[in-house]
Order: sequence, then C-alpha cells, then structure tokens
Amino acid sequence: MTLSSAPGKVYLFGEHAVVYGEPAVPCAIERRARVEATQRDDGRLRVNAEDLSLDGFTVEYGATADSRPDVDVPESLVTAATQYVDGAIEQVRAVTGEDDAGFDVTIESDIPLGAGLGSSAAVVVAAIDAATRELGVTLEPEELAERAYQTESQVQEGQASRADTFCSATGGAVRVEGDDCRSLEAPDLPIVIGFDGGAGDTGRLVAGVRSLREEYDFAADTVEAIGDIVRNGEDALADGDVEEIGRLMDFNHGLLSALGVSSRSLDTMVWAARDAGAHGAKLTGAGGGGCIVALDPTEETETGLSFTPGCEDAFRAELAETGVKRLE
Ligand SMILES: Nc1ncnc2c1ncn2[C@@H]1O[C@H](COP(=O)(O)OP(=O)(O)OP(=O)(O)O)[C@@H](O)[C@H]1O
Ligand SMILES: C[C@@](O)(CCO)CC(=O)[O-]
Ligand SMILES: [Mg+2]
Repeated sequence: MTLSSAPGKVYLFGEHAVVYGEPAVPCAIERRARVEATQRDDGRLRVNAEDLSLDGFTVEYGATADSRPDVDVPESLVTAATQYVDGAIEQVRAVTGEDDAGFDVTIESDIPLGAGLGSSAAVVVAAIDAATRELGVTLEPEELAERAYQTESQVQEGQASRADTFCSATGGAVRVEGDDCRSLEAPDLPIVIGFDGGAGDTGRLVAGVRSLREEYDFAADTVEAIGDIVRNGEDALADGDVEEIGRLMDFNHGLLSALGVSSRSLDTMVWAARDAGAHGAKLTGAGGGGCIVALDPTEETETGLSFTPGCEDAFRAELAETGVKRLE
C-alpha cells in the first residue's frame, strides 16, 4: 500500500487566460487530498471516494470501458466523480507499461469539490504518485505534473493549462505560461478564503470563455489584458508590495467577471472582503461558484466574510511549501 498527498491552490492571478497561453500565478495552500493505492491482481479498479457526496460511495468497475460501475447513484454523478481518477490510472498504466494493473484507490480530501481550490489537480497528482509508487516507479515532480496535466486536459476536452497540476505537484507559488512552468519566490501572503458552499463545472466555464473569445475581439482583448495584469503582478510579488498585489487582484476579478465566470455570491464575497479592508479580492479557479481569495493581514476580512449572507465558510490559508508528499 502507498499513500500520497497533494495540495490545492488559489490563483493570485491569471486563471482562464492561462488556457490561451497567457501567464498565471497560482499558489499552493495547506489543504490536501490524500490518495491510498493498493495493487489488485484482477486488473480492476475500485475507487472509494468518501468526500464525493454527503454519504460517500464506493465505485467498483473493471479495466474495460464497457464494464458498469457497481453503485446506486445517478449515472452523471458517477461519470463526473470517476473521470479524473480513471484518467490518472490510465496515465499510471501508460508510464509504467503495466497495462493490466488494477488498484484499490481510497481518496480523502480537505479540498471542496469544484470550488476553485484545485481539488481535481490535487486528487490526480496524489493518485498518479501513489499508484506509480505502488508499482515500484517513482516519478520526478515535473514528470508527475506532466502526467497529471494530460489527465486534466483529457477531462476538460483539451482545454486545460498546466497551472493547477504543476502547482499541486511542486508546491509553493508558481508561474505557468504555456509549457513553461517554474517556481516563484513569493512573499508570505496573508491569504483569506471565502467559500459560498457551491461549485462550478470547470469544463463548462472554460468552454464559455472560449466561445466568447472566438465571438468578440474585445473578449480576446480581455484575456490578453489579464496576461498584462499577471506580468504586473509578478513585479509586485518580487517587490513584496502587498497593496499593489491586492489592487491587481481587484482588477483581475473585474475582467473575469466580464468574461462571465463570476456569480452573484462570488461578487458578494469579493465586495464583503473589500468592505472589510482587504488589500484586494478575486474569485479563484474556474469560478461559477465556490471560493474567493482575499489578502488581509488583519482578522477583519475573515470576520466580515463569516457574517456575509451566502458565505458558508471563511478561513485563512497557509502557503504549502511542499507539493506532493509521500506518506507511506
Ligand atoms: N475528494 C475527491 N474524491 C474523488 N474525486 C474528487 C475529489 N475531489 C475532486 N474530485 C474530482 O474532481 C472533480 C472536480 O474538479 P473541478 O476541476 O471541476 O473543480 P476543482 O478542481 O475543485 O476547481 P478548479 O479547477 O476551479 O480549481 C470532481 O467532480 C471529481 O471528479
Ligand atoms: C480555469 C482554469 O484556468 C483553472 C481552473 O482551476 C482552467 C485551467 O487552467 O485548466
Ligand atoms: Mg480543477
């Protein structure tokens, strides 16, 4: 049996635009997905994902595409639930050359699903790491990130960046532009997260931005302008200028909102954070619902958010210095 964990992330700048080759700066946070893998000798995959619904459920199915999951929940939920883990195991089989390898996989996660904190990337990174090690192969973080990216890309129908998976595999703050992925020196940031209890579908939100961008030149310009914000943000990060970082996050949120990926509750939380005196606030990740990220060294934003109708949870997040962790 092997056990690996990988962190979630927030985007300081650049989600969505990063899919079209603009740079982005995500930052890993100490909220983790833990994946345990044990090899089976019958070639089947059995996934136990307690956090996927309130009750949790176990899915057991074979190595072939037509074998039906043994679970009593709607088909769409099963598909949404299993596609990232399926894709991860496919990568494990490809990288190890063990096409018939089967696994019992158990997932436990502190990262809310579909909320912009990179639960999919964390689960995929931890799953590939645990299952490859179970077969005696240990991947370097870069190779692990690349394999995890292939999985996200497949699930998001070819429309994914390397940002979430690279950040989760390596930890810390990173800069991703196309296939150029590197670690960044970042100041210790006072990150506060607000969560509306909801979720957005990454694939659908990415598709929405893509069609806007194809239809309107000004939407394509908006995507490019997000790239300009990121470049300015890198300078502000290098200078440790938290006020400027916050101002740029505010601007970034406005452009994401223009691209149609915010929501009433995300906007409400962003304004609550600003009213509480945060340096800046924006949605994080794909949007549609889920989380915002704000910067505030005082307690005010966390307190303000916790009294904001529509905000289900407000908490401080620490930077995760380490990406994937090999626990057993
Ligand atoms: N604890 C978990 N157990 C099993 N699968 C999970 C778990 N957490 C996430 N997943 C998988 O990831 C999917 C959610 O990924 P999605 O990309 O939509 O959201 P996210 O990664 O949380 O947010 P974002 O991509 O915006 O940062 C779930 O539908 C499920 O397939
Ligand atoms: C919306 C997006 O930019 C981030 C999702 O966390 C999609 C991606 O980069 O693959
Ligand atoms: Mg995701």
